[in-house]
Amino acid sequence: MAVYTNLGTERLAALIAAYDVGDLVSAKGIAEGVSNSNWLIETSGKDGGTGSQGARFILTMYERRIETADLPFFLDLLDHLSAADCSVPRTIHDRDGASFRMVDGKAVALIEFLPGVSPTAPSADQARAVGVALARMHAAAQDFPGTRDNDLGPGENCATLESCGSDALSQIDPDLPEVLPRARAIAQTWPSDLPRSIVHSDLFPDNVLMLGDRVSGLIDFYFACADQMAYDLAVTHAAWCFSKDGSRFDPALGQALVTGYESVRPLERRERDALPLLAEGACLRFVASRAQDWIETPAGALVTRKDPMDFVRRWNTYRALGQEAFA
Ligand SMILES: Nc1ncnc2c1ncn2[C@@H]1O[C@H](COP(=O)(O)OP(=O)(O)OP(=O)(O)O)[C@@H](O)[C@H]1O
Ligand SMILES: N[C@@H](CCO)C(=O)O
Repeated sequence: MAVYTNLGTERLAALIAAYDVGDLVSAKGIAEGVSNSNWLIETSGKDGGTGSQGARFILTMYERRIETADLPFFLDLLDHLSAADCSVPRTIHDRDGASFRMVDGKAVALIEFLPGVSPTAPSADQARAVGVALARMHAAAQDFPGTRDNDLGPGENCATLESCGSDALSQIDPDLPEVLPRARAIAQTWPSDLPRSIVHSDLFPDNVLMLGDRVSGLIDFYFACADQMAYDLAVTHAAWCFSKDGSRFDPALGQALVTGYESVRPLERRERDALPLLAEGACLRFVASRAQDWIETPAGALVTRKDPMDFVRRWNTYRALGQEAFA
């Protein structure tokens, strides 16, 4: 499920006519994703200036979480990274040059379609390629003129868990409230002086398109913000190097990811030293948002709730292994 809004054929055709991409040929709702409505659009002709083959696009209607005021940052970032040869989709601008339009009070954007599929059981070669792509993205974003604060830092994540409250957390899982004191400790000891850039901050396998071992697209930049680059590597490590439920850590994937990253951008000693804490902070980030979503999403809703315990298990592993998780 990820088409929340029914846009009739005539309205879609009128919307597509605002872009220099030819006429609407087909529009199919995309099942993946939970935040926004997405359609795969085919048109009769032009590629919207992307230079890509064929005339396929992703149309996104922003439904929740995303502030319209942040859209120029996200969409300009895609254009900046794409121009710097990162595998990132470009934004198609309409005939007036605008990167997004409003339909019934909701923002919509037309995005370059990139080929590829998201791995469900990544290999070490794929993890290495993602490390390379992440480091290239960090390097390319250094001179991006836009900026956006991270509104999901450890302080905010800790406050989110506190506001859920012990009782509600324990109804999700009896072990969940145990993370509250850990969360406070992380927020208090969080570093702030590590090298920064614009970071993706949600680079899960489902946000990476791959053709075999090659990264063909990094997508879903809607949590991107200015933050410490090693934190982004830690998020990606937590997202890629465990079984889905977090019960099994695969050190070979972790090594491949970090090796790939360092082949482009070697980590400073202090970044390496901070990785275990940053990885715990990454777990806190996803435990907090998943717990909040769990409480706010009715059990019978069409959207599948993500289990916060998947990231409590990862968190336990990082606490147990410390620096060894990054050896
Ligand atoms: N530029 C693109 N090229 C090709 N496919 C894309 C592109 N952008 C998105 N997709 C497809 O659409 C699906 C949904 O996109 P996305 O993950 O951005 O959904 P979302 O609801 O916005 O995000 P999320 O569920 O992560 O909050 C992806 O899994 C992918 O299959
Ligand atoms: N990638 C996140 C969702 C976006 O915050 C998760 O798996 O919890």
